[in-house]
Amino acid sequence: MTAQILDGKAAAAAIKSELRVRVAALAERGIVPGLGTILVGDDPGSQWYVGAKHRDCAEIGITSIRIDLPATATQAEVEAAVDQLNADPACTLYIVQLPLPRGLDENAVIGRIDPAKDADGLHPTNLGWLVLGAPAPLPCTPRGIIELLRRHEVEIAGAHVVVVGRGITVGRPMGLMLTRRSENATVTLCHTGTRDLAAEVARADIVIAAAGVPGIITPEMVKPGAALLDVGVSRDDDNRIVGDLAPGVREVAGWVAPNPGGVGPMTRAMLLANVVDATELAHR
Ligand SMILES: Nc1nc(=O)c2c([nH]1)NC[C@@H]1CN(c3ccc(C(=O)N[C@@H](CCC(=O)O)C(=O)O)cc3)C=[N+]21
Repeated sequence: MTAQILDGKAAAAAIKSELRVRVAALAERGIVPGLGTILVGDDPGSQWYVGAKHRDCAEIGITSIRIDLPATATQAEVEAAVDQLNADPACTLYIVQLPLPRGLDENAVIGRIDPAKDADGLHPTNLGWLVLGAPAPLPCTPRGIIELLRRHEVEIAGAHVVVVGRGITVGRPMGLMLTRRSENATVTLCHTGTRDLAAEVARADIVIAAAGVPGIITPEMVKPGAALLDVGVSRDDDNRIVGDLAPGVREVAGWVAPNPGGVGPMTRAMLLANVVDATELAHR
């Protein structure tokens, strides 16, 4: 038996068609949502992601606004770009592509984003609303993972979910979201200080591998039938994506979200969903 695929490419395409309908309904009322991006530096991966986000916007009929700064940009220059999008009425929501080049204060930049324009749900106010259980834009990757599981009818309520990695974009908010009443999962959050990762993973019905360590989840660790989601985006010497799932896990797992083709496209779809949700909310 080999695992069924949690097909993020197909699910993202379906979500985009649903969003296109909502965007068309807004256009009837003369309202056009706009997504902004701020990219600092010339990392080829980041450039590809940002380019893809602008193509996604064009596909569903929303405006996009792009600010690219050189790797040498100062803190003041990055913050000026943030101020510019905060003030731009055509920009409904926006992201600052992470990570920022070394030497820039990432938290200061994130904290300067108008929380009402935070497409990533990573502003401290919005993370705070998440902890308090109030509606706010949600971090895109965790939202995409939940949506991907839902659309394949993988049971989340009551499941034991092991999240590997405590990064701010995935691991940390993932645990917060999965333990809400609406998800009702039991979550173990593992990290570099975890004493026995294999023993933790062995108990998991769902494993969210977001450590950024190639092949950290091996077939021996996995409970037969478990759902595995690969969020790792390391690169090999030929610049190809290497995920956190080791080869061979598909022979043990019940479900696998591959990488590429799994969580990545869902992240982009949820970014669009955040923009459309916020636009509808603002014009109720
Ligand atoms: N502020 C911020 N928000 C983010 O959401 C954010 C970020 N910074 N920094 C970097 C990570 C990474 N990320 C991905 C998005 C799409 C794919 C994606 O679409 N990947 C495709 C193709 C990948 C390829 O072939 O290169 C796939 O998985 O099929 C992957 C990774 C968003 N991130």
